[in-house]
Amino acid sequence: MTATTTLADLAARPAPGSAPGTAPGAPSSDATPRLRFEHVRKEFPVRGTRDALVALEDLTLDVAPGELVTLVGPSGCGKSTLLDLVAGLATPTRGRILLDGRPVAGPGLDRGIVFQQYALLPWRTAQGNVELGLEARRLPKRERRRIAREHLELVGLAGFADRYPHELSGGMKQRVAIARSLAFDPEVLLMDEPFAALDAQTRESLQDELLRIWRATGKTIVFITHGIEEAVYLGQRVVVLTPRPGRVRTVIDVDLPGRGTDPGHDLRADPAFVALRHRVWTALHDAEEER
Ligand SMILES: Nc1ncnc2c1ncn2[C@@H]1O[C@H](COP(=O)(O)OP(=O)(O)OP(=O)(O)O)[C@@H](O)[C@H]1O
Repeated sequence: MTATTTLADLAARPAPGSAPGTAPGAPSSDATPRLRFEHVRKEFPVRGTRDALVALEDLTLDVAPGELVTLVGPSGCGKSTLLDLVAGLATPTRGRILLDGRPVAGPGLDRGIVFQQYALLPWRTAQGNVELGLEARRLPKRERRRIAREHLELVGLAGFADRYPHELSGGMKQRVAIARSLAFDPEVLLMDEPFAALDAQTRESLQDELLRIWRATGKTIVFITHGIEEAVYLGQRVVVLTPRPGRVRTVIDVDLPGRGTDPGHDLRADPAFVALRHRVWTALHDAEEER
C-alpha cells in the first residue's frame, strides 16, 4: 500500500490472486508464487559435538499471492525455524526460499512478523508502537500518524491510540502487534502462534478479525499454529508437517465459504468443518506413527 492508498481502497479491491469463481489467492500454476520453498534443509550444529541437528529436510511448498496458509506439525518439527528462514533471520543449509521469484537474502520490510509474545515497547503508546515500523520507511511524521491511526482502526482499536501496553488486554496488545506489522505494508505477514497465549474467547474473536483483515488487505499470510481447529478455521490450505526433520507431509485444501462473516453461525460445529478437522488430525496422527 502506498502512502496515498487508503485501507478503504484496499477493502474495495478483490484480493490479489483472486479470479472469478475461485477463492482469493487460490494457488495458480501460471502465477509466480509469492513464496516458494525449494528443497529447504536447515541444520544446526550440536554444541560440543561435530553432529548436526536437522530441523527441516527437503521442504518444498508454494504459497500464492494473497493466500492464507496455516502450518501445523508436531512440537519441534521446525515450524518456527521455517518462519525464521522466510523472515531472513536465518539461512537454509541447502535449498532456497524465493519471495516473488527472488531469493530471500536477509530481513526486509516486505515481510512482517507477529510472534506469540507481543513484543511491544512498553514506553510507547499503541499509536507509537504502530508508528515504529513506519519510521524505517522514512515517511513524514504526519503521514506516519495517519497510517498508524488507520491501522489501529483496521484492528478495531480506534479509541485506544493513546493507551500504553500495560493498559491493554492481551488480545488488544496482539491487535496492536498486528497493526504494527501491517502498517509498513509488507507483502507477506508471518505469524508464529500469535493467539496461543490468549483465552479461548479472545482467540476466536481475533481469528475472525484476522480473516476480516486478510480479506480487506489481500495480504499473503503464513500462520503457524498448534491448534488443528485454528488451522482449519483460518487456512485456505492447511500444510501438515512431519515430525523433525520437518517436511511437508500433506496439504489439505479447505473450502469453507464465508467463514468468519456470520457471527450467528457456529462454523466449528458444521459437519464440513468437523470432517476437515478430522482429516488434519489423522494426517498429524499418522505422521507421528511413522516417526
Ligand atoms: N538456534 C538453534 N540452535 C540449535 N537448535 C535449534 C535452534 N533453533 C531451533 N533448534 C532446534 O530445531 C528444532 C526445530 O525447532 P523449532 O523451534 O523450529 O520447532 P517448532 O516446530 O517451532 O517447535 P514448537 O512447536 O515446539 O514451537 C528443535 O529440535 C530445536 O531444538
